[in-house]
Amino acid sequence: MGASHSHRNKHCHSHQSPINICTKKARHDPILKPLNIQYDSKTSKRIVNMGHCFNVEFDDTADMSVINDGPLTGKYRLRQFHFHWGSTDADGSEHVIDGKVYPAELHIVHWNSHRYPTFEEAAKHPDGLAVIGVLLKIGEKNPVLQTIIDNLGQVKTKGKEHMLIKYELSSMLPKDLNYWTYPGSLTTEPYFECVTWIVLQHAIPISSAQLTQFRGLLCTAENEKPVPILENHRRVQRLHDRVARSSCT
Ligand SMILES: CCOC(=O)CCc1ccc(S(N)(=O)=O)cc1
Ligand SMILES: [Zn+2]
Repeated sequence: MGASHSHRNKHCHSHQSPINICTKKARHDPILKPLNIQYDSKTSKRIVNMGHCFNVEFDDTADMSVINDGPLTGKYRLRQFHFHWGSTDADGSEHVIDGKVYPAELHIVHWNSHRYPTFEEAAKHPDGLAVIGVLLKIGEKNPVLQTIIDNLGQVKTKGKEHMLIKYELSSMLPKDLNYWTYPGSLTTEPYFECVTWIVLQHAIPISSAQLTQFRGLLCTAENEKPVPILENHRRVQRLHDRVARSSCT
């Protein structure tokens, strides 16, 4: 095979997400800084049924809600958060930790406003997005999550949206912000390899009854035969030449 063709043999989709994180192999990298999260509740705008999940969207027209430090260079602007879940509590997370699957996972999506003019442009570059992944475990009812769940009735069918005023996203996060980080991709279409993944090492609780309400959302539009979004998590992908690093020993 001539050199000109060899590049075609290289994987051009080898940095896909999610992955199984082997915590023993995820070495502590002392260059990694603590994650700095500055969310302004005034930037929360609305909740939208996307069909395969629901997004809580934020005003990202300025650097009002941002993250920086951690594994990142410069500021990344908060755009939206969403969840992935399974058809039962036995499955649902996208990232897997030492082979352990969690019942759901929160993704908080940010884009590199330090280097790119828009989210769409940032999504074309390996340092374009930063997504914080938070694993959910079955536990006591989560009051911060309940505020979101109380609004799901208003966005039952695909395309519906409802206002969400002054949502305190920071109160949903664990106190312990230690994380694993690795270079990866969007876990749904268009699967662009543009994400610096920051997976928190501490899971947050959700009750089984709360999680059941996620499955009540419909992927169909108002005038169609109702089909629930029973699950929306991608299977784990091969690590290839990547290394996951830990923010702590
Ligand atoms: C440029 C258009 O790109 C998009 O709309 C991507 C939206 C999108 C954002 C985040 C994710 S996730 N599950 O990897 O956090 C998947 C897809
Ligand atoms: Zn996601």
